[in-house]
Amino acid sequence: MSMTHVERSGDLKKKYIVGSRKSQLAMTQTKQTVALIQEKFPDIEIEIKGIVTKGDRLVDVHLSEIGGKGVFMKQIEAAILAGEIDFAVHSMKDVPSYLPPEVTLAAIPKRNSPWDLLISKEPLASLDELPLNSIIGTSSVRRGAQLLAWRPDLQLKNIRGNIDSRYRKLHEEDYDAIILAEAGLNRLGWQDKVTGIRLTKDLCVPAVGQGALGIECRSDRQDVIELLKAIDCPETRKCVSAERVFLSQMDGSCTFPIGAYSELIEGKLTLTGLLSNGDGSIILKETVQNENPNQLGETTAELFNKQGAKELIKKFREING
Ligand SMILES: NCc1[nH]cc(CCC(=O)O)c1CC(=O)O
Repeated sequence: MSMTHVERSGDLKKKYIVGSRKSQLAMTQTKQTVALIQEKFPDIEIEIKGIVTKGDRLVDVHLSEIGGKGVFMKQIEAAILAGEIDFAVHSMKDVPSYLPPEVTLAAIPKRNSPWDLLISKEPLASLDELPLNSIIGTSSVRRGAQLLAWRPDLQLKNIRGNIDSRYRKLHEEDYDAIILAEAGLNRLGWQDKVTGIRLTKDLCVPAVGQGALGIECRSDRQDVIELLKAIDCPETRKCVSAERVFLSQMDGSCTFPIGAYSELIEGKLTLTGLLSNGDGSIILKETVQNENPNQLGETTAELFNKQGAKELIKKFREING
């Protein structure tokens, strides 16, 4: 007897509950993930349960004041651990580099675009046309530092809220351009509604995990792990693992300007890491190859440490609190 997914699903339960934040992006990517699973397991029912997190309720408070980026995940993780939900879909870039052993990322599906887009109020044919002293909406120190390294004249202005409200603020408030992740726009199906100029890794190294999703479940739930394995993309997992090892070796958080992007170049696992200070006047950027994701992340981190990465991070924290 052949071991197909359909036959193995005999061991699986009939119904699973996936938890999701209620934002449009979270719901959309959860639904898209459910559809992927159901392509493989048509007989299983998956119910989506909405969860309101602290980070969603306090939209106008800076994230650092309510516990950093992890706030979106903690409550969802608690629901997984309590058995209230069976699994949850996260944007990998919002997943901390350390996860407790009680949970696991059972699937990392094929990555969407890893790049950031510069979306300007007035259409631009190229980045060079961005007027002098333009006001750029971004709360990301990673995006801000790399933009300033390229164009020190640009004025950075904080912007928060979901993709929808940030796009609205571009037109209603005093911004010349904003930066958004292309993956989020793609997932919402806004490719045609919102056009921007793609910032590739020469200009703006993306956040660790950007464009990838991670599906989290309890480490002791073999049935859920089995289900999710069907939508895992081993290549994306390798690349994202290398990026996350690099991040964890640097410090493990992303409260300073850090980016990493890993891809296969002519079959070779390659990682570009980036570290900067707040105004982009210091940029450490290295590209390393190694077939082992852990070693790749570690050797890249060692290279950065030899160049004073730890001191750079420490200094950034002193200045930025
Ligand atoms: N920081 C919020 C966030 N988390 C995930 C995405 C979408 C992109 C992705 O999944 O990597 C976004 C929006 C953005 O950065 O513009």
